[in-house]
Amino acid sequence: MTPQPADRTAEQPAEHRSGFVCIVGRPNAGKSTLTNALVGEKVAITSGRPQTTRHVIRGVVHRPDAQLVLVDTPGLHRPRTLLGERLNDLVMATLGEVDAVVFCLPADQRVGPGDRFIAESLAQLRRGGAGTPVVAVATKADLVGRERLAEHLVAIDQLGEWDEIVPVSAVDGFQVDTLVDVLVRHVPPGPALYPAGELTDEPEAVMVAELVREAALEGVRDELPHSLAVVVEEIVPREGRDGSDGRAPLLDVRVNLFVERDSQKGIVIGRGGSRLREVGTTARRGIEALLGSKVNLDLHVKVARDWQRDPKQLGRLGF
Ligand SMILES: Nc1nc2c(ncn2[C@@H]2O[C@H](COP(=O)(O)OP(=O)(O)OP(=O)(O)O)[C@@H](O)[C@H]2O)c(=O)[nH]1
Repeated sequence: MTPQPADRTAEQPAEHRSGFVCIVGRPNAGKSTLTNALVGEKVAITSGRPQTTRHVIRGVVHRPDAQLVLVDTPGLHRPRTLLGERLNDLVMATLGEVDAVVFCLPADQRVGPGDRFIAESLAQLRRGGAGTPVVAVATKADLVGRERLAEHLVAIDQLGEWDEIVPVSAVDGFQVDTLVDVLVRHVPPGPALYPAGELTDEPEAVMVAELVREAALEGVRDELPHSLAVVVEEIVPREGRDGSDGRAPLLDVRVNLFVERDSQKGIVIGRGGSRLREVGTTARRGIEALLGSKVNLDLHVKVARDWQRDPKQLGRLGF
């Protein structure tokens, strides 16, 4: 008797789906934390303060039946400075290219002008005929009671046209899988876009810059609200220290920190350079872990006056 192939229809996933998903929301809405919860591993550097995620960061959700490539945007906010306008251009450009949008609205805060601004941008996108599905997510659901959550969901419903509304907590995992299911339904059929195991395609330099920025802002965020830009000049192997002689390989990492005023330069550097040394030590540990190599970290603090308002400076700083 010829052996029959096993009937595998029951375990065969339905049509494979894949797509890019952009996560938007006002500063502090929980976008990075949600990205991490969806991906299941830490990919973006979160922070308790608004406007720290300046770069588009991707994580990949792998499932047997689907793959979602997450794009974590800079905080979409009402333009106050030229930097704000640039960021919003970037966000709008990103929105036009993705298969689905997740709009985060934190449950512990009422719907406000910032949310309305984003809702209006999404409505514009819809009117522009992009037809991109938008899933509104009530984030931080663990922070509020049922009644407040219900009230929040009603407010979200009244804010615009959403394909679905899902309450989620990235901290205790509530409905994170449900959100993945919903998103998978909204991306088109298609093959996996990234090989499994690849969690982020974030260029190393951007991660290095974020580590330095985080360390440099530690404890002085109030004095340096949005006035610190970090640019990685180079990451190069030290000559003669490539590991071939048995000694640990060494990388020279040169980083510039730009502030707007001399007084801010003083804050970053500290008395006799003490603070900058601490920043260097903290950041170096993170960078060594990230790059898997010993690192010589060279930090330079420079003043770029009013860089947030100057297009040329912005260009130089990579925005
Ligand atoms: N309790 C609770 N806290 C959360 C949750 N998600 C995020 N947070 C907290 O909210 C703060 C902001 O979260 P982020 O993920 O950094 O927010 P973001 O939208 O990426 O912020 P920006 O980078 O400023 O745009 C952090 O202190 C998080 O720990 C959640 O589901 N529950």
